[in-house]
Amino acid sequence: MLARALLEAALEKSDEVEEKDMIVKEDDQKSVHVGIIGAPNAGKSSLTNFMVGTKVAAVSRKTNTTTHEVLGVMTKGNTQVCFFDTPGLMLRINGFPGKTDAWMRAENAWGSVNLYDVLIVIFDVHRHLTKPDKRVSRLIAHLGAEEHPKQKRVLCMNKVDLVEDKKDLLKVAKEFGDLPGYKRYFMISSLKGSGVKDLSEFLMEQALASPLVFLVASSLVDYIIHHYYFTAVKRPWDEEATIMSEDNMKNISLEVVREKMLHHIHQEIPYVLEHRLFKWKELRDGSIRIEQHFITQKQSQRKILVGKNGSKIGRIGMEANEELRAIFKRDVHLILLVRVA
Ligand SMILES: Nc1nc2c(ncn2[C@@H]2O[C@H](COP(=O)(O)OP(=O)(O)OP(=O)(O)O)[C@@H](O)[C@H]2O)c(=O)[nH]1
Repeated sequence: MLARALLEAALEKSDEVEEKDMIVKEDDQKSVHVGIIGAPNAGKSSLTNFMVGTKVAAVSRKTNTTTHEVLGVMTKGNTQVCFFDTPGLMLRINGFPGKTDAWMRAENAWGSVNLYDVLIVIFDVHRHLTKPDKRVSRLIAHLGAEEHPKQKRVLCMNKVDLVEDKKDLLKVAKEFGDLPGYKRYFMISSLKGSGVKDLSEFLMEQALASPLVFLVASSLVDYIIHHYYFTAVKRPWDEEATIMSEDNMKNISLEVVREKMLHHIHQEIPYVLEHRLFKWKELRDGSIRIEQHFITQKQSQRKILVGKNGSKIGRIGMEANEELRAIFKRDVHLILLVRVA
């Protein structure tokens, strides 16, 4: 379902791809950098994927699937919106024992969180209504509820499609509605897409610098702050972000296969599996040959993953192949092998 929604979104955006390919002079280019932060499973990857219209991060029903920072780019006309995931940051907020790799990653991510022009704080509103989610208030407290001089913060209440009585949403809106640092609130469903258009329009507007800020600046300090903000948002496109590097493509290929695997294999197997890219080759006709290996601990796990006469792994491979072809816009020959360690 989700894969189809993503594909449809990708196809729907094919006109925008043409737009993206148009040459926009550097003077006319605008961009805005958006960080997305939230507890595991809040829907950060789904939201990024929905907006960008293609797969940038693995999405699954299991938590902590985002293991590294992923960048997605949405380009419309002369405006580019770059999305940054903030993996591991919640670890820092919740506290964790020892200075692990995860801790280091979280510290690095924390260092950059204030650099985004917009910070989206996202949470699962359905979960919050079922059982108040302390992680949300802890996250807000950690970020500081007061207004940030250079960053616009927005609160996204995600998964509204799961809330049966929409009146319940008002309760949550009331609970978080008075935070001075959050000028905008969005009720969204990253899965169904409701509310996402408004959010995406808001983000696009942030890239448009308004000369009015100079007129309303009432003091020198105010002027400097606004001027800083003005120049910060009026920056040309991030060229690197628009190029899909081979490393990016390799990551995407692993993530798409992993997502399909998680969709088809529901036991503990995904967690004891090793999954690697074994070979990557661009062929003369422009197509890509990708070989990935799954390494299981036991023969019995291998059997489940392969399925009767290879039916499971075959299905995973076919679905992933189709999606990768749509994302890379070229032929893909995906080979999946399952071995026992
Ligand atoms: N019903 C519903 N499900 C959603 C929505 N957004 C995300 N999900 C589901 O919630 C689960 C987690 O979504 P992700 O996008 O992977 O969440 P995440 O915040 O990136 O998770 P981590 O990578 O673990 O930090 C997936 O099964 C999604 O399909 C939504 O708006 N509605």
